[in-house]
Amino acid sequence: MLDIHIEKKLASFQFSFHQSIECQGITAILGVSGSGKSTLINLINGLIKPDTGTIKLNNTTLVDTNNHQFVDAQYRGIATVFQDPLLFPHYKVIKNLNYGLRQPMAERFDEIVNVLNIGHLLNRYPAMLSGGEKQRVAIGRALLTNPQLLLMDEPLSALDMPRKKELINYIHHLVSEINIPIIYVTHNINEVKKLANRVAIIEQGKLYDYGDTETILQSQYLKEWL
Ligand SMILES: Nc1ncnc2c1ncn2[C@@H]1O[C@H](COP(=O)(O)OP(=O)(O)OP(=O)(O)O)[C@@H](O)[C@H]1O
Repeated sequence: MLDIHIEKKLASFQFSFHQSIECQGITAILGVSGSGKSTLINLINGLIKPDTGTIKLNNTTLVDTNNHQFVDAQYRGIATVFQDPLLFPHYKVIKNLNYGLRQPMAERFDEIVNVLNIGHLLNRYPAMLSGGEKQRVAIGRALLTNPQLLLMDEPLSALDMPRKKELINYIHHLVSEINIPIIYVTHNINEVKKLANRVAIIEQGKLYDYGDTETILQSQYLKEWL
């Protein structure tokens, strides 16, 4: 379970999120541009600090402002994949995958490389990869840190339609074969329909609704989007 109870003053509104999210399958964070989706992701992964509140992952406290507790991003057991795959251009894929790993993950390496189908790319430089391939390498690198939770912040935005479809299939494989819980930020209802088990809707920095995908898709709020 990821238990989030946080408040943070942003430029245009108070960000306020109070919800326990199941760490299983894919949870979509859905909202219009500027609603606070990336803020939530960056509060969870430790890139930004809340003004007040607590965040607990599987009963481990990551943030507790009352007790001045703040676990740094690299110690949270949480990996993030961003919209633009951040790869080192001067390193081959294999070095990008292994960069900064505290211990070699030989047995998981093969599994992750196979699920993402990036074995044939290991000796290429990022400039020799398509956008979808780069994003698969970025996901591989995130998984090789052996996270308890994977955050994806609009990972398909920079891809064309065929590549989006392809990557959606790979994300499905991750959940079924690697069994990693994913929190997936998007403003695209089709991605929610195809991927998510449950959905949190954010509006103006507040949790508007949370529930299983089928129920949320029937809500009046989303009917007005369609
Ligand atoms: N560190 C910060 N301090 C103050 N305000 C911020 C900070 N980060 C973001 N904001 C503001 O908070 C609001 C929410 O931004 P955020 O990036 O979380 O939205 P978003 O839903 O991810 O948007 P998009 O879909 O366009 O990426 C925006 O108005 C933004 O300008």
